Amino acid sequence: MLDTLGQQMPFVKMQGSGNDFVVIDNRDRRVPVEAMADWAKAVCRRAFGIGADGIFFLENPPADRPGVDFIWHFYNADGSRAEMCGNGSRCAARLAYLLGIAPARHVIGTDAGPVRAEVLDSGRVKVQLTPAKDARLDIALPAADKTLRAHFVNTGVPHTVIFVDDVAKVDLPDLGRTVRYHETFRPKGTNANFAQVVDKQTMLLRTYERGVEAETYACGTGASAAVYLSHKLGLTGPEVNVTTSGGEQLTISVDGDNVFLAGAATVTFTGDLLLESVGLKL
Ligand SMILES: N[C@@H](CCC[C@H](N)C(=O)O)C(=O)O
Repeated sequence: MLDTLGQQMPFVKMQGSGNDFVVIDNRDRRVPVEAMADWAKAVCRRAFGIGADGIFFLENPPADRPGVDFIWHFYNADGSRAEMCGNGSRCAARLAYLLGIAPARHVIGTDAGPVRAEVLDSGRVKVQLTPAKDARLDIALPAADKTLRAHFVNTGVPHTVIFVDDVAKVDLPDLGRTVRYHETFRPKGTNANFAQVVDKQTMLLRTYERGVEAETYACGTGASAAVYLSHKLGLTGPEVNVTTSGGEQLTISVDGDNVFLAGAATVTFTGDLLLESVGLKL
């Protein structure tokens, strides 16, 4: 019956700690790179498309990118391309393993650089992010009626972290947006993270994500940035369990500028996208 509904594209829906993604196996290059931003906007739009925080396309590595098992093209829900996504990379690793594209230990080619992944028996996936860079501590951020004490690091994508006494009390739509668009971080902008250190091994985190333009249930590179910076500030030890706003747990460990992120990566459903229904065609 659905054959009458025109062109279709198989997809996989996944989530890593509640950060949700549509995955397209694009090894046949059916979707050209130039069309991917439009695909992201149409497919990720909740209620009208499949709905997701982001979409990524898995492809075989080109000859000029040796040493990686596959590459991806990652896009946020608003159609912006992102250099990296921690939870997305864990989902990509799990799916690549399930599809036989890569062995349990492999390397993903991201725009930020190669990311090492290990798919664990439990269905959890551990990734080593690209080395933390551009760290800046104690940035004074003038906001409406106060000055925020912020810290910054790039863990594949840019992250600002503000430590607070109670994350539940943060007005994230307002404060997250203020930080995300603060002139200090122009032109690329930043993701905005609010972290509550519970003890040396435990943290609560909420993230306002660039490209989703809202709070997401989790952000892997954000959790990694928060732990990297809290460790640098002496607030936590080198390994921390981070509870994200969706209630899931990510485990982050830091060794110098090397940051490791581990957590569950789950296939939630598979399906066929009816391209015409979301305004797309091949
Ligand atoms: N949710 C991701 C980060 C995705 C990219 C980010 N929105 C950006 O554009 O910087 C993660 O888990 O790291």
